[in-house]
Amino acid sequence: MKATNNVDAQVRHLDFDSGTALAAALASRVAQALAEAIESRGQATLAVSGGSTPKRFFAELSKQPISWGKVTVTLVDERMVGPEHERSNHRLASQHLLQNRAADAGFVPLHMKSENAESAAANAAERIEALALPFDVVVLGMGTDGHTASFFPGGTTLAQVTDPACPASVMAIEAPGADEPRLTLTLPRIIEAGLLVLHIEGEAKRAVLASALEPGPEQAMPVRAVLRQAKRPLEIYWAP
Ligand SMILES: O=C(O)[C@H](O)[C@@H](O)[C@H](O)[C@H](O)COP(=O)(O)O
Repeated sequence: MKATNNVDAQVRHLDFDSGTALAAALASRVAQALAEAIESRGQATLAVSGGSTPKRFFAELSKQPISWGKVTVTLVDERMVGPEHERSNHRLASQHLLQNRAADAGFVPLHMKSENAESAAANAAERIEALALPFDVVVLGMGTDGHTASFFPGGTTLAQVTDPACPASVMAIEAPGADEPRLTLTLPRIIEAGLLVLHIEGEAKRAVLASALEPGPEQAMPVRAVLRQAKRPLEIYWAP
């Protein structure tokens, strides 16, 4: 495993030779942070993202020997579909993370059937705010359009969800061309995490990250809101 480690003002880059090496290192790093939280507070909270990138990491994390019964897992964002739907992040987490030793973890869904998107967001916010905040660990992904969480360029509530003073913990957002509306943690809940990680893989996303680290409008590349407002160095895990 090769990990280069340079720390800019707000980001710490950790590059690996392979997705396999990255998954092992990130699983160990997250497990360490959760174990430290359990040691100091008797419990730990973890919010993870969906997509295809995290699957190997989830599998490695699920095997980590920590007191999973004291960990509560939730989602950074969720499509407004049922937990059995193929696009559900709840389903993704159940299939790839809440297995093996991590099967003992508690899980708080972000989306539960509600009258409309706004009530779904309000109900989700209540569940999130009932957890021991701030999150001990938040793991983000990124799309090649520069979105993270469900902070999509052109999203209906993008200005609100990326506002560092956003009063809500969870909001609904509709992205142009998306199959369904989404629920997303808002920026404050993300940047206050004890350990904040951005996990990306591939040359295309490496180039998008480089562009996002340049000066430019946040709304065009919403991941910039996290890069610029993170309260402690954001750990960026990358593999080819
Ligand atoms: O629900 C989601 O899809 C994620 O929360 C989203 O923000 C994801 O992290 C990126 O879209 C990257 O997805 P890939 O890993 O599939 O490229």
